[in-house]
Amino acid sequence: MTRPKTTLFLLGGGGDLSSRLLLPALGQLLTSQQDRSVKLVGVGVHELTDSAWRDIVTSSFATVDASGDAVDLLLETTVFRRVDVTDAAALEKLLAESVGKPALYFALPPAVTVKACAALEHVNLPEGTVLALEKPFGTDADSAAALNRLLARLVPENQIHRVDHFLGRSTVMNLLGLRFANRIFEPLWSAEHIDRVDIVYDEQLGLEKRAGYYDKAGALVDMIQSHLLQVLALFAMEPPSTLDAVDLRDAKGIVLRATRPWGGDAASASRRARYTAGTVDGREYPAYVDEEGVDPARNTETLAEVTVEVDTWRWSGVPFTLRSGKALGERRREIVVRFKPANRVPAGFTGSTDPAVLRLFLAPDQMALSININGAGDPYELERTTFQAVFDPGKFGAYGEVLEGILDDDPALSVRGDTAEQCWRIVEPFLDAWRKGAVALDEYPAGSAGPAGWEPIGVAN
Ligand SMILES: O=P(O)(O)OC[C@H]1O[C@@H](O)[C@H](O)[C@@H](O)[C@@H]1O
Repeated sequence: MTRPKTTLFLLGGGGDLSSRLLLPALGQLLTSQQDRSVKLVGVGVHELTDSAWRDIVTSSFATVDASGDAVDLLLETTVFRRVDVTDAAALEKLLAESVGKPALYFALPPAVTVKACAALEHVNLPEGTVLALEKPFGTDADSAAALNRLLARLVPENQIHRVDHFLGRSTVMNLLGLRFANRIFEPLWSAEHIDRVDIVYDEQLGLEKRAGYYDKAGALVDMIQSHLLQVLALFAMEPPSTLDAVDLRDAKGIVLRATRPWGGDAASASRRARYTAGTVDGREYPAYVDEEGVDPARNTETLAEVTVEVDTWRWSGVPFTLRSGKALGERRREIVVRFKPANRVPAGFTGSTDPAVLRLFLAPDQMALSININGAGDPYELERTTFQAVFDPGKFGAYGEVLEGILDDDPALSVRGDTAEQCWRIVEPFLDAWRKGAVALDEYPAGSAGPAGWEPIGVAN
C-alpha cells in the first residue's frame, strides 16, 4: 500500500508535548511503516535554526530507537518556521509549503489554539487539510460548542481530530475485540448481570510543574471530562456494525448522551480531595497548595470521584464510578467490572462464593478474570481463581495510534464534536456543585490511598 504524502505542521513544535510524546510517537510510526512519506515542519514563536530543530527531532526519535528510510527522509527534509500562528497571512504562507495533504497539529495552549483557528478563517485552506487539536477542547459546553462552530467553518467534521490519547491505548482498543468478537462476554454485558463498573486512573505523579494549566483544570476536567468518559463510552456502547469512524462514534455518542450524575444529584454522587505534603515512592512532595504557581483560593482538587448512570435499557441501574487522582501511593489504572452474584449457589458448597470480577488494566495492558472454582482437595470447597491474559501493547504507543489516524485521515480514534460537548455537559453539574461548596474538599497525604474515611472503590477480591 502506498500512503499519501502528508506535511505535518507541528504548531508548538518546540514545546514539551511535542518533544516528549508526539515526536517519539512519530518516530515509532515511521519505523514500523517505512512506506510513509511525511514532511515535518516545526512551528513556533521562537527563533530556531533548521539544524537546531533537527537535533530536537533526532533526540526525540532516539528515545524510541527510530530508524529506517522513512525516518531518514523525514530528518533530511524537516524544517522549522518561526510563525505567529494567530496571523492569517503568515499561516497562508506557511501552508504554501505543503507537499501533499497538510495536517495542522495544534500542540498549543487552548487559548492560542482558538486564536489560530480564528485566523484560519481568513486563509485559503488547501483541499483535504486536516486539523488536530489537543485537549482540553473548550473550557465548558458553551465554549466547546463555539469552537465546534468555528471549526465547522474551516473543514468538514471528518477532517477534525480532537485528540484523546486514551483512545489509542491498547486496553481501550482491546475492549472492542474482547466484547464483540467473543460470545461469552457480550451476553453478560448489561444491567442484568453487571452490578457496578469502576474506572480508576490513580497516578503517583504530582503536579510536575504544570500549575499554569492544572490549577485551572483539576482532576475532574483533566482526566474524567476527557479520557475516562471516552473509556466509559467504549465500554458501554452497543455493538457497532463496523469499526469505521461513523459507526464507532455514533455508538459512543449514544452512551454519552444518556450519561448523567447518579440519581440526578451531582453533590451526593461525587467526592473531591487534594493532597497535602507526603512521600510518594521515596520522593517528597510538598502540599499541592505549596506547589509553585498554585492559587489556594481556587480550591482545585487533585483527586476526583464521580458516579454516573447510563440511562439506557442496557445499563439502567448500574453505577459507573470514575476516579482519578495525583500523588497517590499506588498507581491503579484499570476498569473493574463486578458481576452480580450467582442466582443461587447450591447448598453444600463452602468457601468463596464472591461474584465474578473482571479487571481490565489500562497499563500494563492486561486482563484478569476472578471466579470461584473447586480448589485442591474437597471438590465442594470453592476457591477464588484468577485467569490472566496480556494484551499486546502494539507497535507504537497510544499517541502513535492517534497520529496514524491523523495522517491517514481516519477520525475513528478521535473525539467527534458533539461528543466533546456531551462530555462537558456530563461534568458540569459536578463542577457546579463543587463551586457552590456542596461537596467538601477533603485532604489526603501524598503517597496515601486517598482521604481517610473514603471507602475504596474498584477493589477486587
Ligand atoms: O498515563 P498517561 O498516558 O501519561 O496519561 C495520563 C496523563 O494524561 C494527560 O492528558 C493529563 O493531562 C495528565 O495529567 C495525566 O497525567
